[in-house]
Amino acid sequence: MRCPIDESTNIFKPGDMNAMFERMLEEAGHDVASFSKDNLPTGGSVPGIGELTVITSPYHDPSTYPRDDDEEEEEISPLPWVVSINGFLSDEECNRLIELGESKGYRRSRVGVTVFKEDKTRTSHNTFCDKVCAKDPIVKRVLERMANLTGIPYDNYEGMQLVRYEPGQFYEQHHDEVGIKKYSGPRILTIFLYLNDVLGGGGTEFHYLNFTATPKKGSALIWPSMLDSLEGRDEWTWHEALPVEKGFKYGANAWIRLRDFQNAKCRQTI
Ligand SMILES: O=C(O)CCC(=O)C(=O)O
Ligand SMILES: [Fe+2]
Repeated sequence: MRCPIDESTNIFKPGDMNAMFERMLEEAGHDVASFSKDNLPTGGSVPGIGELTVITSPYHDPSTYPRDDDEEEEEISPLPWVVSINGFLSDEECNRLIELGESKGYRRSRVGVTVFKEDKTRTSHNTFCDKVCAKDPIVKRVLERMANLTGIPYDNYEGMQLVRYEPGQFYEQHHDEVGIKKYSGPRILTIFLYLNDVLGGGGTEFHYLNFTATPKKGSALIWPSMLDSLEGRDEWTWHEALPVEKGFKYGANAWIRLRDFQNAKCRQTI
């Protein structure tokens, strides 16, 4: 089914991305008005959410981060907010998501925009947390916590993608916003959940941010896929899942769209 885009239902207007992260820092006890390049936001504990650590923010100096040589100075956007949250999930919640993934059955991941195919750039396995899975009482707690964290209701989330990597499996550098016009709009944010401790490898590397997240059971990483202006995707947040070296890695992708996804009767636009 094809439907017209209704931009009046956008969950974010320009500036709301930044405001959302600043609110998180406020909840961690910071005075956002005091942030500057000399007083960078660091993080802190938010009741009911976890222990926040700010990896990068618009207050950080982009000139010290790696980028491609051919970029003009004026094209450089501010650094994105990237925040890791320790203790975002309980062990019970992690275990339940893994169990639901196993019971649905992980299958070789596919890559694509409109047509999805197995691809040598992504060797992981995945399945999806569908509408039944999302009603599981333990999963509901996780979805509610993500909605509390972001202020964005579950309506705007794709069904969580549950992922599993065996030793040697990876997902090469990619961007989560694939850039075709869709009824639900672009992916504006990703929350990646780490569901187990990995015995070796399996970090999430952000090449341009000089940062690799180490998987830790119950932790989450949140990053934007779109600029605060919403005028384009955030080119800082290319990332890759490094190969797992030892043991399995379990995780979950929560991709958040600019407009309703869960109740959308159509995926394509006119
Ligand atoms: O497994 C990870 O660490 C990240 C996975 C990822 O980026 C994705 O599935 O889009
Ligand atoms: Fe990704």
